[in-house]
Amino acid sequence: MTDNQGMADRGIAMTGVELRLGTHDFRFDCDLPRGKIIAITGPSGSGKSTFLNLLAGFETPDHGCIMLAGRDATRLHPSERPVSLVFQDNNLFAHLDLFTNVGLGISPSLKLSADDRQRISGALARVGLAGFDRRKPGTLSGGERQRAAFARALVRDKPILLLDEPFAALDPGLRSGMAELLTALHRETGNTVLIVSHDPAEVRRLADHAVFIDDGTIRLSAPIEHFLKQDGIPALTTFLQH
Ligand SMILES: Nc1ncnc2c1ncn2[C@@H]1O[C@H](COP(=O)(O)OP(=O)(O)OP(=O)(O)O)[C@@H](O)[C@H]1O
Repeated sequence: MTDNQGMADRGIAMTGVELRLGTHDFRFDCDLPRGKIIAITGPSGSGKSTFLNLLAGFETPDHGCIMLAGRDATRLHPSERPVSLVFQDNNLFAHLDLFTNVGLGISPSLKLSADDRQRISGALARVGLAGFDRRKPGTLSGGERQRAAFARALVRDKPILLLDEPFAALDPGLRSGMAELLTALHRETGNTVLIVSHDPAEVRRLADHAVFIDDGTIRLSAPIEHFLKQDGIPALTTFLQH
């Protein structure tokens, strides 16, 4: 196999990626497996959101290269990247109903074909929100809003799903329900899922592979069995114990 074929096969790779934000320096190198659920962990302020922002294109590296689904994405605009996003505050537009909010995942100008409209209704049904098409986000519970954000990510149908603490604002019962929904959707789509999580139990339950970021760089990236057993990184041991 040539190097190029190797790269094409990979989910996400960063090579010599460097970024300075204010007085903070970040340096990332990684090669993450395709089609897996990958947990991004690390202390507060270590660089987890920055790592996701680089993948999403909200930050551009000063140096280095980012490959996404076999394609050089280093300088691509966020809208051109093969990713969909679910963030903690779920970013729904309060004045638009759910059907329209989800439709924005397909087309920012809302030029929707009959097939698109079916996909939107299908995605709402898939996350348990059938019949919610005309509801505004303000009339929904936190869990329902987060499911609507999932539906919007689903209709985008991209090979990489980025989630930045998507369940942080939910109570424990809802959190585990959403984690089950995420694994069910992952099984159906086979996409690569990156999820930032502060919760070791969630990491154990969900992840196939895990990354530990500390002080702006990746200290460990390993399959979950190996990740959970390591004992050479005190900050990771502390994280896994709480
Ligand atoms: N635009 C910016 N300008 C200056 N500093 C920044 C900027 N963005 C992030 N930082 C700093 O970089 C560090 C890493 O931030 P980041 O949000 O990536 O951490 P995190 O691991 O996601 O933290 P948390 O778990 O608390 O959400 C923080 O100290 C943050 O204040």
